[in-house]
Amino acid sequence: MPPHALDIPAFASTQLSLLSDELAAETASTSALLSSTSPTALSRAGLAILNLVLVSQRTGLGGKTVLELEQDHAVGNAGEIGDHGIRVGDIVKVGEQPKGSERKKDKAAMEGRGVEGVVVRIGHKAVQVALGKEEEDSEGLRGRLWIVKIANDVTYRRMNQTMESLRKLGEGQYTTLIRVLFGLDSPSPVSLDPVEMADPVGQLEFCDPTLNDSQKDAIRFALVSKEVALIHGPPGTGKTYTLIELILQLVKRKLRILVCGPSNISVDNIVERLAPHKLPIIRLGHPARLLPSVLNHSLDVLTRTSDAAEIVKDVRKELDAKQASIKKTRNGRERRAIYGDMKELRKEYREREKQCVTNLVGGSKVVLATLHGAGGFQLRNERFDVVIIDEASQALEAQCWVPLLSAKKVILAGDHLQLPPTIKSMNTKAQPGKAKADSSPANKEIRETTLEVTLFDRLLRLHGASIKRMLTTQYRMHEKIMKFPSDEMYDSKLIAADAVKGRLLKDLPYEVQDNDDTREALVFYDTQGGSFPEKVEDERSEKNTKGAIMSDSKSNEMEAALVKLHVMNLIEAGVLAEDIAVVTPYNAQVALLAQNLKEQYPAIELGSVDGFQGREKEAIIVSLVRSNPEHEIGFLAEKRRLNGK
Ligand SMILES: Nc1ncnc2c1ncn2[C@@H]1O[C@H](COP(=O)(O)OP(=O)(O)OP(=O)(O)O)[C@@H](O)[C@H]1O
Repeated sequence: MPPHALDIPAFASTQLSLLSDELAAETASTSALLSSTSPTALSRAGLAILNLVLVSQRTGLGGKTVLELEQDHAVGNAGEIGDHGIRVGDIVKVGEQPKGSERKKDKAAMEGRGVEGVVVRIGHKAVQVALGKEEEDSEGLRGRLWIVKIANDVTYRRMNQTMESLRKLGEGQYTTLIRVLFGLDSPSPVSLDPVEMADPVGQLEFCDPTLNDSQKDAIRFALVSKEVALIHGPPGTGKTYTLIELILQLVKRKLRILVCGPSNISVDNIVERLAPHKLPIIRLGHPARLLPSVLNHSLDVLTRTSDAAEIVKDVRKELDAKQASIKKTRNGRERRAIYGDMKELRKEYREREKQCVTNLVGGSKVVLATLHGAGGFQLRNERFDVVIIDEASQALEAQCWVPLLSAKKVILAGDHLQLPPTIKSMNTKAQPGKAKADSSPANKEIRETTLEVTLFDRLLRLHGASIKRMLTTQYRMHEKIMKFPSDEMYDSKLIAADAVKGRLLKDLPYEVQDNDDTREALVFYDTQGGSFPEKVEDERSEKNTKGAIMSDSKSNEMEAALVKLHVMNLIEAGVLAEDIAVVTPYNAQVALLAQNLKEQYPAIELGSVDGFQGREKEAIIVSLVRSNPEHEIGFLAEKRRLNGK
């Protein structure tokens, strides 16, 4: 084996162990909360909606049963649901609401009761939940109900299955791509010779004439690479923009492509930009989780509306009729009979739907899904020439493998110099289950890996910069703002596009005064010294945990006051509140800023640095919080945290 080759079974075992720690950390917090907290407290924490009644149900997209729940009028809130933190797309359990007195006794029983589903619509008075495939109907949901948000372990199940499959592969079953991605083979050498570029479609002609040179270069490179290509896109350099052209070029070459990203929004972003090009594309995924603008391309929607959907129409009608007839009968035996019929009909529906899905997916040149969505039944027998993963440096490596086990070529787009995916567990080093006891550098690397090491990082380390191309022109920041990330992270290689390099707040397309705050691209407030002390909420938490929890513990009141002052100056000068964002690494500071600003300026966006990565605003105020005689800066020492806006 080449010296840097990784032992694949050991790698997969390590991932499995890291993932199980991570899932445990994630569920521990939610389930501890669920079992120890009363429904009222859960509702107050925004995790549950109480006092609901079932008012109707229908067959929704994909043959799923959709329950409509309303506030029980007997409770006396004038039918209003009230405040809560449940959003469309959340996974919830719908069940009978435990009564205060029997709560403890009921807890265990409740775990098994109720049905799971996804919130598809939520308003002031009603909430709709689409049940999962296994949860076929609402039989048993009577009386006063509640919905409660539950942890979503589906993504973990997929990652575990994938890593299990990888672990069990015999060496003879490794594809060329697998061999390259683990260093058993080197990537095939790439030549950008124009003659070689004269591929099936002839000389490379770009569909978009505005692409810049680094973007064109990255596209050429990704086209000719045989197994793997990395597109490194620093903030605002048009990573997605480049991927769109790349997809068009691949389609021109009659290749079939699977495009994935770690989150629904990352995938929808591409669907939205690809849609105007009128290619046959399909977006997999629960419609409740997709942006409204991409629904036309959703597989679930097309199984209702396209020509291919004719074969399921009759069955759906029959299902709806049965569902309506349940309401009319009070007789238990008749109801049971109807439920029995519906079960049969659903089976028939699913079989026909499967056929319809196969036709639709099979006819698509470009299929788009989240990484874990790519592991669904719809793609079980589908083969693609190229898999593209956007925001690859935000994805766990195990997640990337879901579409890669049977792939031939992968193109990863990302930026390993921005924050990696957020990890909750503390697993810096895993216990590799069956790792061989050899001490080669590669296997040492496996033993010392964490979930923060992404496939993008690992491949760069394994094969070096020759497998990557970097986009260098950014379209987001004034030159002066760009200078810090460029010098610190990107070897001073970033260039500001003409359109942004001198752009100032005073030049916004609406009336803004020209003053000290609006004609400077970058303003610093020095908060060193005794007057701006940071406040530590809980000293211990910093020592025991990292990331998000530690970040709960710091705030700085004087600095928050300064932020407010600057916001007021900007607004007085004419900058609109919705064009301003205030970000800070510490959650305690987010809370403090919210107290100071939210009421007066509701349109200002406040958030954590980690949550804002990749977003844009005209004016960004960063509140760094740390100020202490020891000059400690805690997790701000992570350079990637200061990069990316
Ligand atoms: N060649 C180009 N000419 C003009 N504008 C461009 C070009 N490339 C990208 N842009 C613009 O730059 C902005 C950023 O592009 P895009 O969203 O694709 O970047 P990104 O690298 O994916 O961003 P992020 O940093 O959020 O990952 C967009 O407004 C896009 O229209």
